[in-house]
Amino acid sequence: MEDQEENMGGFNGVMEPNYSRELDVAVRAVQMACFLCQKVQQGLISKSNGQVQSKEDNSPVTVAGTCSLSRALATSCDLHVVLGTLTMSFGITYNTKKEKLITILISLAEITSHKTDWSVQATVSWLLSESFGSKNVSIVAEEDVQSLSKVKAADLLESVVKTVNDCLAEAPRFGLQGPQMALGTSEVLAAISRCNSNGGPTGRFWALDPVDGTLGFVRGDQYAVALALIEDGEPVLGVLGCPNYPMRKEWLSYQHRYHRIISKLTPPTSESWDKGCVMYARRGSGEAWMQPLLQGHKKLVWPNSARPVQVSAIENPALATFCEPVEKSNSSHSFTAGLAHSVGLRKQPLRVYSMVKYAAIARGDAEIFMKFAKAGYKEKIWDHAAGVVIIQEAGGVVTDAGGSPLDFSKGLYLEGLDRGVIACAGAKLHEKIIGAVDASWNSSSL
Ligand SMILES: Nc1ncnc2c1ncn2[C@@H]1O[C@H](COP(=O)(O)OS(=O)(=O)O)[C@@H](OP(=O)(O)O)[C@H]1O
Ligand SMILES: [Mg+2]
Ligand SMILES: [Mg+2]
Ligand SMILES: [Mg+2]
Repeated sequence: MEDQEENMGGFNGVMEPNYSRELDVAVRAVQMACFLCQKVQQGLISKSNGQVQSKEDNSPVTVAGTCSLSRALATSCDLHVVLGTLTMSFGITYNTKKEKLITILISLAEITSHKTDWSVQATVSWLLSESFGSKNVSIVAEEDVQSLSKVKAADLLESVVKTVNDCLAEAPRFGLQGPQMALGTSEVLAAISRCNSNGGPTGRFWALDPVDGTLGFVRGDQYAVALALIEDGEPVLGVLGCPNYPMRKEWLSYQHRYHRIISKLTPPTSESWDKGCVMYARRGSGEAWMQPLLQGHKKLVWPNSARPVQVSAIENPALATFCEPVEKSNSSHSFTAGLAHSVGLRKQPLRVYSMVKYAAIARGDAEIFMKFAKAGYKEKIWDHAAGVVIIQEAGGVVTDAGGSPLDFSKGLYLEGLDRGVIACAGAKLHEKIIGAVDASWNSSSL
């Protein structure tokens, strides 16, 4: 962040007074959420094998086991390495059926990501309620509280309460007030259950994706914390925390080999690897901003500095980079490959987990983002709201494949979305992609 301006980007009267307090609190809350996620993620990939975090009972799914497993997942796609880790950590033998191993893998990843999801939801919900009063805060968020409240989830709940309190204890470093006493289980559950709004066309609500890009998070790769304020069906504020966003854009494309490669390319200390940012924008301001992430290991300072971000000026498809989901089950890679060919895109697609794709467009690190989910899949508002505001204010265009704006007024889903989501740095590229979708849609299998 060498070229960073020493200003508050949108605060201190630079921006219209509208929503300035909401934006200020939202940015700090997302910074804290990123801090929380980083602590969990560091545990996942730490060399200490996370022994200190072991659960007290002897159930096979210990946090320590999850740590070593996730480390294996983060650093290797080789099934034998993952199997080896399972053997050591859980006493599972090589004879265990592949299907069973896969079930175990999925459930371990789910435990870790759910713990983080709930912890972030509780933390953000608590911070918003403290700042604006719980009666005034309505939140739509990805995770519900039911499964965490079950008797069987007592250990998980205990771990969530600890994670939330550890994070809230750091609130003063982010210029916010934490609780006077550590929150109890019921307060944490109450904070999570306040995230029970269903959205809709009128009034004000927040849309929160506590961890977007779940697989990226578990693998130590890209993920995002996304918070948007939606007023009368329109997103008015967008805040996107990207804890692993690399300052060298080439590193975005390394995907799950990320850690291995980063460790070869950079000096070994994490301080010297300048990564992570929080981007934010207010609708209609014509400005989008980026703050560096306040790293937990450094002496934190607030107010934090910010610099404006802008979309790329590239209009020539041959020079443009397009990004898309990593998982082909989330978006058709073959359809976008056809589109890329027909509009003359020459570079390899940049496959990145999570709303970091929106951040990459807003920062000018890529020019096009496309997502075409399978027929029948309904896109959720929290997967897009924050990113849309930020790209638009950074100078870009986001619509569905019919050229209409995404509609955030219909509840939890982007109802009526025409085929897919297309975000571009500029109108010319956008028109070309829309035209190419129309030309090839009928012959596609989507
Ligand atoms: N089947 C299917 N089709 C389309 N989209 C789906 C599907 N399943 C999930 N999701 C949603 O996609 C969110 C992650 O999207 P990404 O663009 O980051 O995809 S990827 O992880 O890079 O593959 C992901 O968000 P998180 O759950 O927050 O990770 C989901 O909301
Ligand atoms: Mg998501
Ligand atoms: Mg999520
Ligand atoms: Mg999810």
